[in-house]
Amino acid sequence: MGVEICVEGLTKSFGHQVIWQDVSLTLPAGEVSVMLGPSGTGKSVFLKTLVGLLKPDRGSITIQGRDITRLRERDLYEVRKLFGVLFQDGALFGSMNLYDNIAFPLREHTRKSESEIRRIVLEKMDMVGLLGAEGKLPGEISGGMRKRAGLARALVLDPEIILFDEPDSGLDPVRVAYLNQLIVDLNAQIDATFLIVTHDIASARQVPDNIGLLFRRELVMFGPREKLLASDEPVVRQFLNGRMQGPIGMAEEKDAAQVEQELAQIDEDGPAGAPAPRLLPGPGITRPPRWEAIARREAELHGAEVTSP
Ligand SMILES: Nc1ncnc2c1ncn2[C@@H]1O[C@H](COP(=O)(O)OP(=O)(O)OP(=O)(O)O)[C@@H](O)[C@H]1O
Repeated sequence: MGVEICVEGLTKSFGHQVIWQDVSLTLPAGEVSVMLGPSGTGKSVFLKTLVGLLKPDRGSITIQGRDITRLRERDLYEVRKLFGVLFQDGALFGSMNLYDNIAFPLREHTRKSESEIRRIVLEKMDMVGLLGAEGKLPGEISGGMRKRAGLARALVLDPEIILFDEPDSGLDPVRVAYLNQLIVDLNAQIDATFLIVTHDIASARQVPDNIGLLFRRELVMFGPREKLLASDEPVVRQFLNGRMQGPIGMAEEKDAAQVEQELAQIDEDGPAGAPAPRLLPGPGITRPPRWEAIARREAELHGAEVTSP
């Protein structure tokens, strides 16, 4: 069913450089959350801190009743088994074929037989649409296939939480659309808790239950997708509308007078329209109750028909 992650008062710095401070949020069990933010605001650092690869200066991360920031390395190793992580480039071993790459965590962390490993690897490869590519090397396949192979590898230990670090980076819009559908389908199938770091605003508008935004070393907002999409908060509006006008500049921070002028311009443009429709699990995917409820809400919001899976 996925597990909840409760983050409270989290602060991380490297030397004198504060990356973000006092971050508090709850990733609800089984839901999809997206973390947005301009480049360099520490989104990847946040993911690495959640999985225990980086230690925060202050604050707590509670998973299944335990604050993982205080665990010893041995106990942390156990907690890490709850996580599957999809790194930006898929992080595959270049010299291993896809089958061996995907089998790797099972061979490292379990005592399963090779026949059991085979069953699991082929099942996950099927889930991400890679059956038949077992013998390929990472260098022989496209970026989109490498992401899907990384995803299959993140799935083999049946994680309760999956962290995606910019799953869409380097992909063309069609592949991004396929990957988004895959993420939504997977969430309906395995019901794990998902956190996705992305720059892709279209994905952020369609895929998650919840959206968070990191900016100027703070978590500006975290909450339900619809709430963020309808927000008047200038940073949130600028980011979700992908505009140049607003507090976020090329060098991340702008002159206050310029911001005022640009915000007045945005207000003249009027409020944003109805939120983008939520991406639903594709045909053939059995929708658990959570997704049935989302489909009904979406149908009411957008006047669409509720189609049975
Ligand atoms: N191990 C480290 N030691 C020192 N500084 C680090 C370390 N890891 C990250 N940083 C710094 O932390 C800041 C945030 O980096 P991070 O990669 O998390 O940003 P990001 O929001 O994911 O950026 P992007 O969207 O461009 O990928 C950067 O200034 C980076 O240089």
